[in-house]
Parts: sequence; C-alpha cells; structure tokens
Amino acid sequence: MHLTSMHIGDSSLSGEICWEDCSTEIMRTIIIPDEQDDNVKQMSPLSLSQSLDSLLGSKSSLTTEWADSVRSIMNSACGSPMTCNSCTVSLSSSSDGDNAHNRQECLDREIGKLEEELSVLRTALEVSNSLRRSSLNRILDLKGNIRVFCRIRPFLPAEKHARPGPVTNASENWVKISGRNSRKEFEFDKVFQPNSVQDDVFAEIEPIIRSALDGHNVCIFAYGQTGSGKTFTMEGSNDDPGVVPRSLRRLFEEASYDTNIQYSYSLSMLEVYKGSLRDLLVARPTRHTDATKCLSIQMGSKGFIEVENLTEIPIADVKEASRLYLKGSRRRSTAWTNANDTSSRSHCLLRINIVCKSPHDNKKRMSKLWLIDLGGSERLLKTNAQGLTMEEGRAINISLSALGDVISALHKRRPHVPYRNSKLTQILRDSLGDNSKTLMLVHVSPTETDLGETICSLSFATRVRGTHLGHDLSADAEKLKAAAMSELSKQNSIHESECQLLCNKIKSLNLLLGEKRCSLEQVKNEKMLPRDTSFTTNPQQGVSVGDTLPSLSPCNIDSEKPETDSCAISPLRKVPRFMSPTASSRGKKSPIVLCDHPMMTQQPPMTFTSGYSKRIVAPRGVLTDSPRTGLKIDTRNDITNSKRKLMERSPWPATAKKPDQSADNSVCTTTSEGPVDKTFGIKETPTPTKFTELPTNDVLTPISHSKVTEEHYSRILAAERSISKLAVSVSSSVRGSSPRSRRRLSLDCSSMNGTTKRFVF
Ligand SMILES: Nc1ncnc2c1ncn2[C@@H]1O[C@H](COP(=O)(O)OP(=O)(O)OP(=O)(O)O)[C@@H](O)[C@H]1O
Repeated sequence: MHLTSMHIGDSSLSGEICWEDCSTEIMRTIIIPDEQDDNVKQMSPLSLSQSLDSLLGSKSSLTTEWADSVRSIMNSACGSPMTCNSCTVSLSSSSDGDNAHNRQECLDREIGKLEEELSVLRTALEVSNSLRRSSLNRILDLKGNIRVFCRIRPFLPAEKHARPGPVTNASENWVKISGRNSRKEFEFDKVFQPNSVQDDVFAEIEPIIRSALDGHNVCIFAYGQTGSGKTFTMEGSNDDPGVVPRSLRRLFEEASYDTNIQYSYSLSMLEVYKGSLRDLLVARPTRHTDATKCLSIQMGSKGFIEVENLTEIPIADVKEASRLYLKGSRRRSTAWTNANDTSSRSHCLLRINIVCKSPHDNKKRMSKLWLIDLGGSERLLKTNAQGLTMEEGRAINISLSALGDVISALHKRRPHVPYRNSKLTQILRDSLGDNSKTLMLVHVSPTETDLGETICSLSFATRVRGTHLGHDLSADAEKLKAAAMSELSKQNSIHESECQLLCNKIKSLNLLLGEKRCSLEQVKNEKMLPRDTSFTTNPQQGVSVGDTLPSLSPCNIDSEKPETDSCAISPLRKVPRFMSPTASSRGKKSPIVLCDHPMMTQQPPMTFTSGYSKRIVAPRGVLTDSPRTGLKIDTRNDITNSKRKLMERSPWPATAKKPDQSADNSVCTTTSEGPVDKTFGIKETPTPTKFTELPTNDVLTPISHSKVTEEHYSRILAAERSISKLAVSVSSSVRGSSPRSRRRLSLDCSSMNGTTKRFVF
C-alpha cells in the first residue's frame, strides 16, 4: 500500500508532511507490506518514529535499515531530525522537565537498542572476516606459499638500437629465451611482459599484503641483475608508484576501513652491506669517533626474530611512512657501475610490524611485512668491478646464494634449512618458514647483451621455485586445482562483500549512536540548566551575573569516540586548550585591548609542508623598521652572509631535540613526544612537519605582553594551527658556524589571561 497523508504527532515541530509531495521513488522506498496496513492507519496520532520502532521486529522485512531509510526521508522532507514522540514534544516546549525526562528515557532506550544491534553486527563481521581470511589463506596455499614471478623490463631509450626479442614471454607462465646460442624456457607462477604496468604487478601482490594483515609474516623480494628494474618495481616513481608505496597505502586503507579491528604499524629500515647490518633510519656517523649502535640478530623463545637496536618508528599515516621510507632509501649505499648509474650496493630491507587488535575479544595478532630490494646479482667479470665495488658485489652474491638455498630447502621441505649462512637469511628466519608467505619478483633485461645474466637469474629463480622444467602436476590434478581455486575465489569475494557491507552498516550505526549520545547529553544538560537564561549564581561556581551559558550545539560525531569528546563544545574551545581560562582565573577579568601589531593584522602566513621541520632565519641587532612587514628589525649584530647561507642550507632537524638543548632562559625542555613545559607542567604536542615560514631577515618583535582581541586570536590560531601553539613571538639563533651547529628557536606563547610561556627547541 501507499501512504497518502500523515501527520507527525506534534505539528508545532514540523507541521504536516504531505507524502503526495514526495517523489514516487521515495514512496517506493517506504512501501509497507499489506499486512501492516492496520498498524499504519493507527499511526497518525503517534509520532511516525515511535510507530516505526514499534513495527520493528513484527515482521522480518521491517529492518532497522528500513526504519532508518524512512527516517532519513522524513528528515529531508521536514528539514529537522526526527525523534521519538516524547522528544518531539519536548523540543516544542523544552522547559518542561517531564518531557525532558521522557526524552532522556527514550534516548536511553534507543541507545541500548543500537548498542545491541552493533554488538550483533560486530560478531557477524568477525565471523565473516574469519571466513574471508580462511578462504584467502586456502587460495594462497593452493597457489603456493612460496611463489616466483618474473618481470621483463622494456627496452630503455639507450637500448633502442639493441637486437630485439631474445627474451619473451611465451605465455602467462613461461619465459622463452631465443638467443643465438641458447634456447630455453623457464616456468614461473606469473610472467609480466615488458609492457606491464605497476598496477598489474600490484594486483598480484595485493592478496599477500592482505594476508600480512591477517597475521601472516610476508616477504616480498625484488631480485635481478643490476639495471633490470628491481628498484623501479619496488619504489616506482612519483607518477607511477611501486610496490612499497602501494602496499603502505593499502595497509592504511584497511586500517581506516575496518573499524572493528585496531591496526597499528611501525616501520624499520635496514641494509645488509658487505655482510653487516646498517640502520637506515639513523644518520651515518660523519666522524670516526662517533659511535654507532651495533645491530645484532636475536631469536626469542617462540622463534620470533628481533634485531636489537634497530630503530622502529610507529607510523600513523601513509605520508609519514613514505617520508621515512624516502629518508631511509636516501641513506642506502649506491654507486656508479658500468651497468647502472645508481647501482644499489646492498640489500635494502623495509619492515612493517603490524599489530592488529580486536577490541571485541582483546586478541592481538602480530605479523611482519618485509619489502626487500635485493642488491644486483651481476657477475663481477661483466661489470669490471674492482676494489670496493668488487667486494660489495661479492658480498651481494654470497648472500643471494644463501637466500636461494634457504628458499629452495623450504620449498622442498628439507629437514635442514641453512638460515645461518648469511645475515640476510638470519634476519628473515621467522618470515620465510611455515605460516609465512614468500614472493620473489625476478627481474630480467630484454637485451641480447644481458642474456648470460638473464639466464643466470632465471635459473636461480627456478631453483628457488623448487621446480624444474616441465609440469609438476598431471593435467587432471591441474584441472582439479583450477576448479578449487575458482570456487575459493568466488567464496572469497562473497565474504569480502559481506564484510564490506557489515563494515558500512557498523559505521552508519556508530554515527547514529554518536548522534543519540549527543542528544542525550544535550537533554541531560537541559534538564540541569535552562538554556540561554541570564541568571545569578554563587560566584564560587565560576559563573557571574549576566553570564550566558554556552549554547549546546549539535556536535561532530566521531563514531567510537567517548561522548565527552564529541558533545557540548564550548565557545572557549575555539582557542587552544592551554589558553582556556582555568577555574581560578575565570574569576579574574583581564582587560582586552586591541593590538595593532602588524603580525596580528596581517593575513595568516602561508603554510607548506616539507621533509624538514622549521627553517627560520632571523638575525639579531639594532631595531629598525622592516619595509615589508612594518616590524622592527634588529640589525646591530646582523649575521654574516656566509653564516646565513649555512643556516639556510642546513634544514631544521625534523625530530625533537635532546633535553639539554634549551636556552639559558628557557622554561621548558623537549622529549621525543614534544616539549614539556616544566613551569606549567603541560605537555605540548610535538612540532609537526607542517610549518609556517616567516619572512627571511625579519625579526618578530616580541608582543607577548600585548593584549589582543578574540578575533586576533582566532586569526593567529588559523595560521598557527600547524605548530599547535599560539606563537606570538619567534626568534632563532645559531651557535657555531658548522652545518652541525646548534640552532635554537624560541616561541613565546601568550594566553588570554596574560600568562606567557616560552618554548625553546
Ligand atoms: N618496467 C619498467 N618500465 C620502465 N622503465 C624501467 C622499468 N624497469 C626499469 N626501468 C628503468 O631502468 C633503469 C634501471 O632500473 P632500476 O634502477 O630499477 O634497476 P635495479 O635493478 O634496481 O638496479 P640496481 O640493482 O643497480 O639498483 C631505471 O632508469 C628505470 O627507470
């Protein structure tokens, strides 16, 4: 049946809703099955929302989804959120205590219902997720826990004159060598042709990344001779990102999507150079006397491998992870060889430690994702390597051979696996065996001149793969395997979409729950204090005559956040927390005086992101007027040009400094989490990488003691949000003239009640 006309219980709220005005599409959405006709007819004197709730459960087709859809149609039709009957009544006469009480009860009931529904959905998601995990795992098992792909590099512009065609992909799984002296074929799990793109490669890798999120240790290697495209596949370029950036993005996408599970990641990066380990997230010592921490490989009781002293940095987003990766890869050992201008002279290992916790049952799963760009596997004779380059090449080849032995032994299920033969295999011991997934991407050059190297690489890969020329399985077995795979893939995609559906549903219910909690908080506050009423009360309570209570506005809902965070935002929150008056200072009235300082009246300075933190150049000296900003510039002790250049060249260190780096007159120190104000005992947020650039050569005259209006504060706040503090005075100085000389930056922050804090970095 179609509803033709309906009234909301209290017409004072939203008046009459004429359903004939709604589009037929909307009408179709809310058609109620015939059996419910009588119920609907009786609905008119009640609120629609209440009736909808009462209908729920009376028939299986009437789900909460259905009720929600009707509610949203009602909302869009009448332009105000739909609430239950008692809530509706109370909105029209909010001062009525009874109605507020009814609304509270009603909201409590609704919240209870939503929480119940959420818990059911979460359980369902857990079940679907475990089904999805097991089907994916079975697919990967069938495909093989150790897989080897081959990627044929396209001809480079410099190779255009080379004779084409000795290395081709005969089919999806076969590489054909048709050189003058050699004709061979090699089988792989997948062969990427020269015109394949990064998307094609990642599409094959993605399920394994998913598997790492499901708790398996994963190793992805890029193997091949120098210049065959290993770094291209792993790192890619800005326009065409490779496996590493895509995997990082995938990890964070998953974390943001599945709110039912808490994922946390940390990143480490190291290189195996000439048989020893180097932490790539730590700057190399520039002097012989500088001590570096020795990295040693330790095995835990459960076979868990840990590298002692290796830097491990928690990563909160892709940007941060990419920044660290970039930093690490810049420190990697590279050299010119006659095969590649920037040949990697070491194995570069990126490790992402994944911890995933289900808040439902508090279970924790830990896994590691290794993304490894191996050193070039070239023959030393071919590259004419000598001296250090030869030593490096030899070390690379020894460890590659050890890696081949380990993977081959694992594949053949040999009782002894020779992990101890190289540092590389020792580190990866817990990520190469049972319950882990290994993928090797073998890269080959298409040119005839590299044919010898190509055959070596392909033979190595074949050994790793544990198979020899010819098929291992009979045709029937292959058919059965293919059928099982396609069945499992179907199941997996069904579970995937189920999980997605449930995640979406949970998200929207969380949102609704947040709204309800917010309304509940509002009702509770309304019950306690009447809205927008000037009143007199005990001054000890911090409220004085004529004060107006902050109006309680609907708040931003962050689904799982505690309600205190999301509800009842006071106007005082528009200023930084440390500037909000304390209980004792609230009594004092500080005069608000207009400040005409140019810094206050200027447009907010431009902010931009950089790999470095702050770069502020400000000489000190005699006060003169700056033509550009109107600020006073101190030019008495102006720094020399060379010094200024040094300051400009050496970037402001990205991380927080050692505690003893504060200036003599400082009141604060810094930790890795940011500066800690000793005087005020307040922990400030760390300096982020986003920063405000101040005009070079302009000293900002301290104005910390000036009084400014609220408008100024909000303007500065907008400009200075990137440094999380209200900086009303910034100065910097340099001690020493070397690039490593210490730089000090001080920020004077003034609060509304007149207190000033100085932060020194
Ligand atoms: N699939 C590809 N498409 C286009 N260009 C490629 C591809 N693979 C490699 N290249 C180009 O080939 C050159 C060498 O590649 P790359 O530096 O990735 O080799 P590599 O195997 O990492 O060498 P090394 O072991 O010496 O570090 C680079 O200029 C790269 O851009």
